[in-house]
Formats: sequence, C-alpha cells, structure tokens
Amino acid sequence: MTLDALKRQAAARALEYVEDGMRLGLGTGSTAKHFVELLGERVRDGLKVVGVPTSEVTRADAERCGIPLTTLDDLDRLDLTVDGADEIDPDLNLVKGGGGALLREKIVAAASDRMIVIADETKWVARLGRFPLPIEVIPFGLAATRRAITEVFAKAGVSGELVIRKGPDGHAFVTDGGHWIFDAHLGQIPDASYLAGLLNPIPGVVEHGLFIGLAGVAMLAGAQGIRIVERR
Ligand SMILES: O=C(CO)[C@H](O)[C@H](O)COP(=O)(O)O
Repeated sequence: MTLDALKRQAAARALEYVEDGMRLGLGTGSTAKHFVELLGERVRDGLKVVGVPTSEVTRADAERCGIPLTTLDDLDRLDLTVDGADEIDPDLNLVKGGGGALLREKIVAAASDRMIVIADETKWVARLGRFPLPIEVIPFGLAATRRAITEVFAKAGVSGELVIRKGPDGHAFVTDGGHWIFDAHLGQIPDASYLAGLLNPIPGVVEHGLFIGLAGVAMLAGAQGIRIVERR
C-alpha cells in the first residue's frame, strides 16, 4: 500500500470521531487534506459541522468540498481538531510545520477540546528532532533572532544548522501570517518541552513547531492496520 493510501486510512479512522453539530479544526498537509475530502463527503450526505481551517490552502480545499467554515472570532472553543504531523513521539508530542502552517495550526489546536493527530507510521519516532524543527520568525532583525535561537539551543543541549526555508521561486517562503521560517536541523531533541519553553519568549520568534501536550490521540496507519495511541 502507498503512503498516501495509509494517510487516507488514518484520516478515515479519525472521521469516526466526528459527530453531528461538532465544531472542527481542520489541519493542513497531505494527510489532513484526506480528512477534509472525506469530511466533505459526509457533509454532502447531510452531516452538520462547521470548520475552522488552519491555512489558506485548507480553506480553499474545505470550500471546494462544501464544508461550512467559520473563525475563532465567532466561536469560543472547538470540539475537535484533526491534523497531521511531521513527527510524533510516545508522549504524543509533535513536530509540525513542514507545510508551513504551524502558527494557525497551534492556535486552532489550543482552542480545541481534543486534538487527533493522523499520520502514516513513518511519522512515529522514539525521540523528536530528526525532522528539521520549523521556527516561524519575523523577518525584521533576523540575525538577532538567529543569535537568540542559537543561544537557547546551546542551553537545551542541541545544535544544528538554521536554514531559512525557501519557496519554489527560490525566495524566502512566506507563511499565511507574512512571516519566514527557520528550519533547525537538530538531529535529536533530548527534552522537547524544555526547548519549547526556551523558544517561546524570544521576541522575533512568532511560533515554533513543537506541539507539547496538545494531541490527545494519534492514529497511525501502517501495513498491519491502524494503531491508536492515547496520550499517557
Ligand atoms: O504541520 C503540518 C503543516 O504545517 C503538517 O501537518 C505536516 O507537515 C504533515 O504533513 P503531511 O500530512 O503532508 O505529511
């Protein structure tokens, strides 16, 4: 089975958790796109839900699939967010942001009573850090922000190259919020929670891709079927 087929299976399993009347956070990426498409089929069959997209790409996909959309300005809380991830560890801490939507993804996940992360088994890791950690930054004062990030890396016992992400045109990739992204090639992150706490207060850092304590359940699709892992 292809990776894409596994992603669709994980998305289909998460759909079983969706109930009539739910307010849903809609994730971004190739796995979340499957969820949006499958949800759209259910909506066309009469399911009543409303969604908050985590990116402009997902907004366009959801609109195309006929899913009614709203914003976090019009809702206090969401019942459930379903999103993909770049890495998932046994505590269900995540690295996200490979698709560049980490800021809105984290805002939406934090506003949700529950987050289900959907992925193929290749995203499961014993320890986060193999996937370059996305750090969304303000372009102003970039060198100062880079220095501050490097200092907290040393404090957290990690190191690695910080590379400004490029778009297909060769220029800096610009997020939906108008920011840039550093991809931090760390290899491994011994204490993701500690590193997250050190990155949060850096003035030029808008957000980072460490999602600590946000996911409640992971649905991991592999050759043997779907493995469901609940946060301990
Ligand atoms: O964090 C994300 C986007 O910002 C995605 O959820 C993450 O990159 C996984 O994407 P995919 O499902 O395509 O592997």
